[in-house]
Amino acid sequence: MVMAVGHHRKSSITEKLFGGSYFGGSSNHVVGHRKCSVEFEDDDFEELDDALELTQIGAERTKNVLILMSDTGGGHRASAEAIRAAFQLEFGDEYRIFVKDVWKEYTGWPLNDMERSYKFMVKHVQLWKVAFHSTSPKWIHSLYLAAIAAYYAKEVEAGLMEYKPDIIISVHPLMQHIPLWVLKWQGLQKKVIFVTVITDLNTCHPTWFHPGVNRCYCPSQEVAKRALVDGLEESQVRVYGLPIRPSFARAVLSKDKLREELEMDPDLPAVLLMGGGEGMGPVKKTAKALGNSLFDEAQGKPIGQLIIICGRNKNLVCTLQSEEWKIPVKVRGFETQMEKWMGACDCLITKAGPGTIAEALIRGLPIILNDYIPGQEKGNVPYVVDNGAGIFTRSPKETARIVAEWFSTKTDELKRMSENSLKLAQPEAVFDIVKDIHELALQRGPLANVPYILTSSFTSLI
Ligand SMILES: CCCCCCCC/C=C\CCCCCCCC(=O)OC[C@H](CO)OC(=O)CCCCCCCCCCCCCCC
Ligand SMILES: O=c1ccn([C@@H]2O[C@H](COP(=O)(O)OP(=O)(O)O[C@H]3O[C@H](CO)[C@H](O)[C@H](O)[C@H]3O)[C@@H](O)[C@H]2O)c(=O)[nH]1
Repeated sequence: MVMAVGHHRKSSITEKLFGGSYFGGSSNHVVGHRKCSVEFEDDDFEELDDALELTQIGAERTKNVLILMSDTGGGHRASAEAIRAAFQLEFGDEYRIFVKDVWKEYTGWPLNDMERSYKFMVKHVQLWKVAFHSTSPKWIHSLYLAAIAAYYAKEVEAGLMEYKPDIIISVHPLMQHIPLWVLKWQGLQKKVIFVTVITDLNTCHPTWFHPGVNRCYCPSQEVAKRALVDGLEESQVRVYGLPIRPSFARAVLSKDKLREELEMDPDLPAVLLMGGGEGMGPVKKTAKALGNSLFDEAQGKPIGQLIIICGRNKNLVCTLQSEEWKIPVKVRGFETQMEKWMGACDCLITKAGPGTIAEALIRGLPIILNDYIPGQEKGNVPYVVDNGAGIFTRSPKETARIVAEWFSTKTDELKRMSENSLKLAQPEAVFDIVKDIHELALQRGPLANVPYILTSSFTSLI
């Protein structure tokens, strides 16, 4: 029988939600000295126990999935949202999905400020290069992360456990170590499924690879090889591709209809110019060069149109909107329906962001890579170029010349590259990933329910 455990003192949020016994008997299993500040009265706790008891009576409980991400760029959120959407499409109400930046919501500096730190560091690209490579050795990043874990243990624990996760999915390189330590300290490592979904295509940071995970989903064979070298077992590694929003894979889109909907020119070939979620890279210079190269001076008319998506870079939107253009140009901020813009265009110019690349491949767009962030994006360049899906050049003039040729004298090259893009595309990756996670959850079977029964009835089971 499930019994509520009585309490005669105020409890921390995690004790309230899960009970001290469940978390290993007492808080001395938690490394760290900071106390969670949220407190409840004992009556609240007993009500929660009753609710948990009722939830557990039915054999099939909706399982909670917590996806850990951070808005360092747009790629991690895009993958998290893709996984959420695929779970909903495949399994409906069987899973309740939470996409959270637990660091931001529950901890303090530096974890709660990663977006700003990342933006600053990638702007000062040498700084990022040093930070990326100097933290690559295992002993260095483990030391940093252990120190942070010790300091913020209680807060991270509260953040994770508020969602009562049966499954935790990390889509961020800095979200393996600390959550796994917290689960270990709480004796939950065998009860909560923990998987990593890597969102970098090639030269990813070693913090992605943690041997304590149930699965490590690698987007490419190159990343899988790195995972094995860094100590993961073959049984932990799966290679399905990078998770992309199901709207890219599932929707059947006609280019003509999309152009009408997006108020684009129906006939002129179109180039899409962007720079990740933050609108990074040489977007402004490239736009200006395209404004010239896509205008045929001899005939006095444009040979192409330009779509510029600036993401969250508001300054870039303002600057480009105030320009005078000789060709049809649309300047947009952060767009939520990227599949439509990509579906309406004929080629893409971007920095080497993995999400943008994988999306463009699904749409069969040839890609001109005009920049990359040192470290995690370096390997994306050969991934595209060596597979014949695009070209790398940092020069805006060269970029503009290539696009003008693709739209006039070299249409066959554009077509060939488009076919190569489609060959590399992995639109089913996100579905394969959620199905595999579902299999893992089925293998756990009733075990998945144990934590929450134990929560309120630990004493009755021993
Ligand atoms: C790896 C251990 C990280 C622990 C950081 C604690 C140190 C605190 C100091 C600085 C502020 C924190 C800056 C956080 C940046 C967020 C990075 C991120 O999320 O990127 C996402 C990106 C991708 O979107 O992450 C990666 O691809 C790999 C993450 C690499 C981690 C780099 C860590 C930088 C901090 C190092 C500072 C020390 C420099 C030593 C120089 C000798
Ligand atoms: O207006 C916009 C602009 C971009 N996006 C989306 O934002 C994502 C951008 O992701 P990228 O991976 O291309 O690049 P980011 O720089 O934004 O992403 C960050 O996360 C990545 C991993 O997921 C890489 O590590 C990368 O280096 C890092 O900067 C794509 O899905 C793209 O479609 C939008 O939805 N709307």
